[in-house]
Amino acid sequence: MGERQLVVGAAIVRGARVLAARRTTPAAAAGRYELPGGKVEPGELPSAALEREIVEELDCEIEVTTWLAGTSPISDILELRIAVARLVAGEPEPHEHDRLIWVGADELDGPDGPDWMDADRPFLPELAHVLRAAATAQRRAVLFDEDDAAAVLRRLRADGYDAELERERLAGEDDDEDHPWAVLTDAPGFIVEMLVDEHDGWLDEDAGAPAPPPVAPLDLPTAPRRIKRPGAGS
Ligand SMILES: Nc1nc2c([nH]c(=O)n2[C@H]2C[C@H](O)[C@@H](COP(=O)(O)OP(=O)(O)OP(=O)(O)O)O2)c(=O)[nH]1
Repeated sequence: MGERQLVVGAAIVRGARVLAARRTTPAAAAGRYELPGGKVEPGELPSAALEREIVEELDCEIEVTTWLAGTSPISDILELRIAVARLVAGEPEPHEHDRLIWVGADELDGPDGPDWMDADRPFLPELAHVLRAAATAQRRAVLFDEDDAAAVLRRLRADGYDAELERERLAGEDDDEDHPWAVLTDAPGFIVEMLVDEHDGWLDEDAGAPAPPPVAPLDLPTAPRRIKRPGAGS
């Protein structure tokens, strides 16, 4: 049997979420989610094929960051590789899919998660890892005013950073008016600080703090330790 033709899919990561796209064809795949992309044409580089497919399917531009490990068989004649990518221009709009959703690490592979195409499933553990790493690298700018939040969001995106808006509940506050807005971003701290100064907000220093490293198993003695006391008999 000859080599399988390569299909490439893009794990487009923004904030700490990945874009999943719902297929409409063929009938057997309709309603199932994939990472948007398509077949690599003869003589084409996989990353160039992926960037081309994303313009065709989602009308936006991406840049490949890295490739996930391995390939996954789709059929006797097709195999799948997945690249992690970031948006560099435009907002994804579905032209061939009927639904786009942004999925976080915790929903990626759960019972409530997307009904992925079979060939995509082997990539999910590594993808969840990528999303968790993205979450810890994020900073949170907190703003009281929606317009300020929108302005910060626009500035960060215009400067090429990932930025996502979320509504933040202040601990201990119940009044809806007091719920500030948060912008999650991968921009460096000094940029975020400059923007929150300009827009009357603050940088949430605790956000994105890396999880503590796993505690190494203690080397516990398996038998009671004999304590040597001076003068105790030998
Ligand atoms: N793009 C993409 N295709 C996938 C994924 N998982 C998966 O099984 N497939 C399958 C579905 C299709 O059988 C095949 C890709 O076909 P396609 O129809 O998306 O590719 P294409 O746009 O280049 O197709 P064509 O109509 O031009 O031939 O790979 C995935 O995550 N992304």
